[in-house]
Amino acid sequence: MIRRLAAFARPFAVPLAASTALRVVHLGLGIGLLAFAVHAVAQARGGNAPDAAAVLGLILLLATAKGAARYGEQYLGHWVAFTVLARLRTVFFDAIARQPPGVLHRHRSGDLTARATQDVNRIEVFYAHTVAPAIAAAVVSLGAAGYLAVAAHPALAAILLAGAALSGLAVPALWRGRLREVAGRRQHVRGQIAAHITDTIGGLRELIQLRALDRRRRRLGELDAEAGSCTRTLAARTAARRAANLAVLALTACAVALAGAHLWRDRRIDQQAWWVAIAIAVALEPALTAVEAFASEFGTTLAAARRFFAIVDAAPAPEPEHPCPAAPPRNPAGAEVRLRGVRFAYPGPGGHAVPVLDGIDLDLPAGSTTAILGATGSGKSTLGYLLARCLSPTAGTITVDGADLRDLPEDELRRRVALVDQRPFFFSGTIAENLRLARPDAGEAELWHVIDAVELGDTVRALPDGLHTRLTERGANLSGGQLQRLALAQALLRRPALLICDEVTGQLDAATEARLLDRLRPELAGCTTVWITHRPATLHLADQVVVLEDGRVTETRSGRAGAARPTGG
Ligand SMILES: Nc1ncnc2c1ncn2[C@@H]1O[C@H](COP(=O)(O)OP(=O)(O)OP(=O)(O)O)[C@@H](O)[C@H]1O
Repeated sequence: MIRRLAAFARPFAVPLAASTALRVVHLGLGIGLLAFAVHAVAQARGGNAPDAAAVLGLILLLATAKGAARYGEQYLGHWVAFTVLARLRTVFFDAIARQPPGVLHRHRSGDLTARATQDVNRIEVFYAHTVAPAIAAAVVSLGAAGYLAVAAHPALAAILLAGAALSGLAVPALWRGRLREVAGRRQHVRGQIAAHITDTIGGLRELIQLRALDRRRRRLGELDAEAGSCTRTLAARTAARRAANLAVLALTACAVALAGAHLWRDRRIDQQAWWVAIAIAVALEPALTAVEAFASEFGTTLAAARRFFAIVDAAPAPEPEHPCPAAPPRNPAGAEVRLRGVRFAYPGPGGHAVPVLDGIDLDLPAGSTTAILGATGSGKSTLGYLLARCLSPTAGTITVDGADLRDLPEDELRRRVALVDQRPFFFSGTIAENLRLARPDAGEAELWHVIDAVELGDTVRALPDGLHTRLTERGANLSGGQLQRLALAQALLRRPALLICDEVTGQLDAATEARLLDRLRPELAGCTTVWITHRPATLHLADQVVVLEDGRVTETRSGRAGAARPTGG
């Protein structure tokens, strides 16, 4: 985990090294300042008072340099940390974008948001408060011990090093396991809290109807209590460790003072060296307490990193870079689509695959209209996802104009194939902004054209701001049927060669549906269309009707002529 986190900082090795060097300078100057002041006092006591102006001037200089080094260290460390965090969020975003539809449903959206925000923010500790303090503490401890060995006595250096090792290594290692487990649990519960609140806000209307708000509130209370209990345990253990660390540092200073006193009595060091040794032992504290501070946070940071990588690692590898050298030319009559032996299974619980489609053979001639029927759960929407390459078949092939669908470059694929989902999603923004997600350069006339084509013209014209009316979150200010038609308008704007409509007319009354299908006929010329439907009106529109049963095609018949011709299966 640490190696993986470190890999993200590799491009920033230079600023990170500079931040670490500045931290060493800052800590070294802190020790130097105290040692110098003590040395000056010791000299004065010995009747050899240094020039006060020179001492003050030097102290001022050292203190200014210390402040500047601190500023540089903090600036560079945080610059690296926040730049890497932005990169981590992009990696997370890309991983989510690669997930096939439905797979993300295993994670609640609130929990995913918590991973992309809270967890990623937590990882900041690793970049800004781990590497530089750890290296600086080691360098400064070694430097201080080296100075003591030369300027005072090697025995004092050995005591200082032993204290530093106990404080910087042994104490954090002793508590590590105990903190890590609780920190992991707390991050998990925090994710659940975020998911619980997101679900509650999303389903507020239903919860009020079901009179279930109290139960949700109670559950939130339970989760909060669990997170609070984790936090208390963490705080108690962290406090115990901090106390142990401070005790080690105080004992180290005492040990240096005692050993120094012996050495002075035996005239193996002079009094000034003894004082300076004590000052150095005391002044080392900030360097080592910083190690203790990041060690306290480290369990939470690793727990956050584990939750982050759980999503990143679950994403399928990016599409292989082997697109067709040149995508086949677009057929003006519409896409010619062929499915051969197509199978698909969803990943199920415990890693078991759940088979949904089983050996589908199907031809969709260019410009044809196919209606796909079947009982609920027979695999119709899944087939739609496969045709739009939102999912990839586990076996078999789908070709579009002779090219394997898997090999079409992403841009070309999205230009040619459009899917109107059963449950379309809209963003907060105006109707025009949502439509232009499909084609940013579309002019108002084109927007009105597709709005009229889906029989939404009267509705949108009646809105106070027409096309510029804001949709509230997820389009809650339009009806379900209006939203589905808006999604269809969005798809038409792309002028696809293959259009898959999943239950698009499901929420319309018969008259509106008939008008819509009539208006669509000329719009869909030059487009191969697949209607996933139960509605008889759509069947009249179809050139062929395909019936799915338990993931198999059990019947293919002509739509208009109604002539049944079994295909086997
Ligand atoms: N993300 C998923 N993970 C696991 N199983 C899934 C997932 N999505 C769908 N399924 C299962 O796959 C099967 C086919 O689902 P699909 O949505 O394709 O059916 P459908 O024919 O479109 O149903 P409906 O008419 O109700 O929309 C169902 O048993 C469903 O439970």
